[in-house]
Amino acid sequence: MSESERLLFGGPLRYDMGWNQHADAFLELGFRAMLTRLPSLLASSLRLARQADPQAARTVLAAEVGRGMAQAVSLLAVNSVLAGLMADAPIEERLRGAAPALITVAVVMLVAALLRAASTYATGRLEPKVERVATERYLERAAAVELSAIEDHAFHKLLDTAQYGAASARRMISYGTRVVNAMISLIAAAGVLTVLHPVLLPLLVTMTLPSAWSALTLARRRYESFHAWVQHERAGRLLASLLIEPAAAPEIRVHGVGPFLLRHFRAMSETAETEQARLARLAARTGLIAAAWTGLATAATYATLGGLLLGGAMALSVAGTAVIAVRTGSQSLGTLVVEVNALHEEALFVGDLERLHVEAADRAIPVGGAALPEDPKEIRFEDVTFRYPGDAARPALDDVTLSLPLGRIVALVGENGSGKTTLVKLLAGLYTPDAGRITWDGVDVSTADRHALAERVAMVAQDFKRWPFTARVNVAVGRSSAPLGDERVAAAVAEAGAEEVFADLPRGLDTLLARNFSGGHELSGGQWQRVGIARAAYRQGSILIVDEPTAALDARAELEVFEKIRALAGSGQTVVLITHRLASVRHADLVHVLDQGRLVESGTPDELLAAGGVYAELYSLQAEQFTSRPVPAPRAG
Ligand SMILES: Nc1ncnc2c1ncn2[C@@H]1O[C@H](COP(=O)(O)OP(=O)(O)OP(=O)(O)O)[C@@H](O)[C@H]1O
Repeated sequence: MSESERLLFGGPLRYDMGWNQHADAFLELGFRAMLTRLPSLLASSLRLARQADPQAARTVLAAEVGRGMAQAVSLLAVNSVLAGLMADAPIEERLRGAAPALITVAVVMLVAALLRAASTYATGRLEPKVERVATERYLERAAAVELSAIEDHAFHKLLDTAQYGAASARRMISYGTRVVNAMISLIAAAGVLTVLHPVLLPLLVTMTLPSAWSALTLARRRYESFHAWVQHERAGRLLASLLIEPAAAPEIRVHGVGPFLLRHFRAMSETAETEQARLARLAARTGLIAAAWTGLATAATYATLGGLLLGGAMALSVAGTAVIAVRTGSQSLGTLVVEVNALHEEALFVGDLERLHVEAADRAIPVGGAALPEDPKEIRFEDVTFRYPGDAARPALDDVTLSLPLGRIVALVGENGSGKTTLVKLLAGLYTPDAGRITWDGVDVSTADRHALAERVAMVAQDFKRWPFTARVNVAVGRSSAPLGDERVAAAVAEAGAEEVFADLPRGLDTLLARNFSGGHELSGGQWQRVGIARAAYRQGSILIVDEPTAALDARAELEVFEKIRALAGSGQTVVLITHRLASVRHADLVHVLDQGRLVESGTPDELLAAGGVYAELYSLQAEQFTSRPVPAPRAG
């Protein structure tokens, strides 16, 4: 652990926030790598551009090639102008001789200006489209991966870094454009120089190499630093957002968490600043070395030209053109190096995005598969074991075999951490078993069409999403693929017994359920729970999974919700219910009791009470709370 990280994660601040540091394998970058990757970099810019807007891509390419060629023609025309002006003839004749070349220079400049305008317009059109296409692909892939990938910190880090790829893809377009332009004008200048005198070309290269080296070195350091610090950045952003998040606001104020978070935020920012300062120091040193090298090379170039002139090996007009060509050439080479390097740097980020695409494809929820039985009678867990990634001491589900008869109410009971939620997540297809299998009337779910499976399931998870949308959308999002139907919303609200919740809202179903937006409204925990149940009812899945549906409900509401749930089962829906309120389990057709990931009891509530096992023990513990003190009679009136 570095000094800065010790400071951050467990040093003088004394609190370990539990965010891991990580070491990344640095990419091997260098001149050679950059040059060999150039064609593929250009190809990938072109590919991105063509995907976004093929016509604009063609315009940019044609305009840039045209501009490069215009520079070559104008250089040759300048040479003719100089030769004409320095010819051994009367001045009028010399001017007349130079006139056609001068006109050529003017025409070429005009054409170049028009091409530049066309390229600027097309690039401007292209860039936002490229970013949008790349962002859409990123989001699409991210939304299609398995839940286990989203919960995997390594995949999450890739998601984090890859999000910069879309903006980089956008920037790659303009860098790519400038690279093409600089390459063509460099070829023109180099060609002219070689014709003038062979020694001029190596001198041109020597002059430009230092800036190439410096730009490349800086880019590599920036990229390496970014990768080493991305987790740190993320933690910093998280701290900043926690400080202003409404859900954290009460604790920040009552428990005084604000200064604590701020201290950590400051420590994080300071270590990030130290890194910035380190990069700046290195950049200054590299810049100085490069400038000294360039100065020496420039002096050598002009000394050589002077020597050639003095020795009579070169005419004055040729030397004049050579000076212009050397300047144009070194400018183009300088631009080329800087732009290739920038292109390369952006490509590394686009590379992260491409890595994400590959990884996301590997971890995507499979598409297609065997059909599930139309009207199954039973879902079975057979010797199912499931362990969350990490170093948990025991599996969350350990060799579980049980049956879920459909069209009934099945309750899952057990102490905290016994594996109930994990079991329903496997049932909903969110995870797949590490060992054993889950079958629907004998059809193994691992081979089944996962999309079709999800279509049948409606779920009210413990931490179901409180979408920052209107009340109506919060219900209808239960089946967002179907057109939003007001009647269906009303029916779902009635099924969940949530009419009062919605009637009390200032704008009814049109009320925005997000307090931190203007016109937004916040519901209480219990009211939200009704919304969650209405959402599941709206979904009309044949299997309804409810995980602690009444945890936030008052006694009257709880009774009502269980009534509604029973009614759903009465209409043929299967209800899988997780609850700690054992009185409510009395109406279940079947109860499975889990303990430390293992199935320990199964049966009807009466059978389990009679058996005197874990269920009976938990039941009597709860019952005792009500019977240990006599209940006072309600006051008359
Ligand atoms: N996403 C996760 N990643 C890693 N471990 C998890 C995850 N979710 C649950 N666990 C672990 O798996 C075990 C079973 O958890 P699960 O949520 O299934 O229990 P539960 O019976 O639903 O508990 P509760 O009654 O508290 O809701 C616990 O030890 C828990 O720490």
